[in-house]
Amino acid sequence: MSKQGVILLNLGSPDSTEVSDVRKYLREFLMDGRVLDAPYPIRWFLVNCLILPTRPRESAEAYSEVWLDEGSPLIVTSRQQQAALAEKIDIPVGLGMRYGNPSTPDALKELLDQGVDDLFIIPMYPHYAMSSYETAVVALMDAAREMKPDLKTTLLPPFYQDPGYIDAMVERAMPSLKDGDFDKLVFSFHGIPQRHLVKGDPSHSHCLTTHDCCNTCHPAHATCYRHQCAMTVEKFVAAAKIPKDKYMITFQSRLGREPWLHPYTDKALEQLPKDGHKKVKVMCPAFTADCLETLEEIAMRGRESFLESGGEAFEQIPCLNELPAFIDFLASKVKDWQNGAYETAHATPPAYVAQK
Ligand SMILES: C=CC1=C(C)c2cc3[nH]c(cc4nc(cc5[nH]c(cc1n2)c(C)c5CCC(=O)O)C(CCC(=O)O)=C4C)c(C)c3C=C
Ligand SMILES: [Fe+2]
Ligand SMILES: [Fe+2]
Repeated sequence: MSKQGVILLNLGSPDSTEVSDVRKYLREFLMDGRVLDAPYPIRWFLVNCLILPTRPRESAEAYSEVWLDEGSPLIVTSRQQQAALAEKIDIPVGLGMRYGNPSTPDALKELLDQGVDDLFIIPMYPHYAMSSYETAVVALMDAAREMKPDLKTTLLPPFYQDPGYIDAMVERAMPSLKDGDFDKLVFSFHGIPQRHLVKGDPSHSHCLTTHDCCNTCHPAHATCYRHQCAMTVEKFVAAAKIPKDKYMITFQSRLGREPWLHPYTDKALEQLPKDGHKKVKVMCPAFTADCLETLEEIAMRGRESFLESGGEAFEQIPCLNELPAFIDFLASKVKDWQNGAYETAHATPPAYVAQK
């Protein structure tokens, strides 16, 4: 008789706002070849000689702005999501972070110690990116291979257009949107370098080869972050009945000099008031839990620059966090798995983006 378990995967935070802890976290994060994908010696130089001398101090200050008594918002909320899901299902639920703690190997070990030998993996990312979903899954699989090579694993595919996820987002946003008192609803997604889209295209012939590639049906969309973000928005605005002229998609949090997906959120928030859009609401659908990037970058710095540029009203809509509709959605995915919906088709991430 096999014993089932679930693991939630997310990105992770530093252990504290001490510069030394932030440096340790950023080193682990940025030395990940799926995040900074330059060859190892170049990555080592970039991280150790250009980024780590200054960024940890700046990031530590940013973390201090949002840190809670219980710790990082991302970790605190992830723990709440874990507990809420565990209440809904009668099997163990673990929580593993790709960087920092609780680490993915530690979370897996805890589940294995409870006798789990059949694991459902839920990356808490609605969209596929090499630097988020894929690296989280690879870290889990690597740990599983070390600790229990015969572990049965099933992977939840990216849920960017799943009606349960879209409905939960609509429920989350409706109290803020229903009076229609806004000029623009900005969907701000975490950005990635444009190059990552091209690299993640298994056909090597679709992503970014035409200006509207993401609207042209293609198998590459199974791993196309930009397409998946656009689909989330398409489904959301249809469900929430938001007219075409009242929303836009932007990409935030870029790092470095190469081009990332655009339009860029920071530039858009400066430009919108100048174009007469004085009242905005902002949603961040790539994040299932509020974190540094939503609470500090958007709700604090984004708000400030929008208002300084002539904006009059700025409202940030919270992430799904522990919204019951979202937890119910996760529980329904667990049920689907238990009913055999996922087979083994998604048990391993695509090998073509394997990165050392
Ligand atoms: C939602 C999915 C995410 C993708 C895709 C992603 C790509 C990506 N991120 C960086 C660099 C940084 N991101 C940082 C924070 C951060 N990123 C995500 C999610 C995605 N990142 C989250 C949830 C968080 C918040 C973590 C928290 O503790 O709250 C940071 C650290 C903070 C900082 O110094 O700004 C960096 C650095 C790159 C380079 C990248 C794609 C290549
Ligand atoms: Fe990030
Ligand atoms: Fe695309």
